[in-house]
Amino acid sequence: MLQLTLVGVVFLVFTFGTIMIWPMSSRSRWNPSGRHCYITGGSSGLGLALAILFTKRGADVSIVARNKENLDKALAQLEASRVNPNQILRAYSYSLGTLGGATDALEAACVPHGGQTPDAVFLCAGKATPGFFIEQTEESLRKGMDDTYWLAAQSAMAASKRMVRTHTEGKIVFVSSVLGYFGLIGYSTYSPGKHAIRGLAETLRQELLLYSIDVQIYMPVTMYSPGYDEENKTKPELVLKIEESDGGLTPEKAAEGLYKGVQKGDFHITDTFVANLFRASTRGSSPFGSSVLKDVFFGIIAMIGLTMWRKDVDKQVKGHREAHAEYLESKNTFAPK
Ligand SMILES: NC(=O)C1=CN([C@@H]2O[C@H](COP(=O)(O)OP(=O)(O)OC[C@H]3O[C@@H](n4cnc5c(N)ncnc54)[C@H](OP(=O)(O)O)[C@@H]3O)[C@@H](O)[C@H]2O)C=CC1
Ligand SMILES: CCCCCCCCCCCCCCCC(=O)[C@@H](N)CO
Repeated sequence: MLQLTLVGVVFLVFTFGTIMIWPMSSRSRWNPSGRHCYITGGSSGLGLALAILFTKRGADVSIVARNKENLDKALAQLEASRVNPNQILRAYSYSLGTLGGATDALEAACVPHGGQTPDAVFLCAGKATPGFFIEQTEESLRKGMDDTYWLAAQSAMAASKRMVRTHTEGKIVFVSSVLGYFGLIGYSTYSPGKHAIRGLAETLRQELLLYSIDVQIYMPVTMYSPGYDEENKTKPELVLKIEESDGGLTPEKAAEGLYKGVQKGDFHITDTFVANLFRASTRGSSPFGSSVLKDVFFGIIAMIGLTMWRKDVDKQVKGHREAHAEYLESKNTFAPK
């Protein structure tokens, strides 16, 4: 009886696996050549690496960020990477945290394209400011959402409205983090916003089917970017030590992983073993990755591996109680300010 059930389960897994892999292999791959790619956060780290990658593949590229000097430097790098004289490469300085800012930036980027809406929008802008929860303020907690969710959501809304209005069957790619799948000590101002980005992407993946707009979301591990150096300035040592086990990526490697996932049409784009484990084990009703069998495998490894890892992290945190108490004491945390 048991053997029969096992044979049945294996048969089902293989049949479903084959059915679900079949259409993916024949799907045509997305090609940036000749398309207009709009990249928020395109002056640094992942966004810049992605902008260079698309430029090298013949795309028109618009990058948006606030700091003009960094934008100029980034644009010079794009110019140096152009592969034909007709490519339109531009940089725009806007603050993207409001719908007004996001809309103005997008409108400006459409001008050199005769008012046409970008074919693809990559929402890379974002920032982490790690620290202990009890050291946060009302403002810093709100800023955490500004620097993650609101940055992504306002540009997503501006882009969705414009794509629908202009009948553009475009693509919107969100950038969350593996911390959009789980929480880690020190990330109370960041992880919630990255989860929220996932929530928005899950909703829009379905809703924007109404307009044939593709929605995808990238879930990277650590990336050794300027943003990473910046966040390490406030990151508690213990957090740095714990997260070192994720084996980080250069922004260039991450941009390649994102690009491959976009080409394959994955909804959740994960390009590392660790991210695959979290994706497969927190999938819910999200579409499977390119292979159902692989996801079942990752799910099983995750059940065991991530449980062991989490227990070890909990232990490290508890082991830090005394040192942490001394730290709070030394900072006079609860003294009236
Ligand atoms: N680095 C990491 O370890 C990881 C990062 N991520 C996420 O990946 C994305 C890229 O990260 P990373 O490459 O490290 O980022 P960087 O900090 O290197 O670059 C961030 C970019 O976003 C822009 N930006 C930030 N705030 C705003 C704003 N309010 N309006 C307009 N532009 C803004 C910055 O320019 P300017 O400041 O001039 O506006 C810059 O171009 C982020 O969303 C980040 O949260 C996810 C996982 C790991
Ligand atoms: C067999 C099982 C092994 C499991 C190992 C799991 C290791 C996970 C480490 C946590 C990584 C946190 C990355 C944060 C990225 C990020 O978003 C910030 N840098 C903000 O920018």
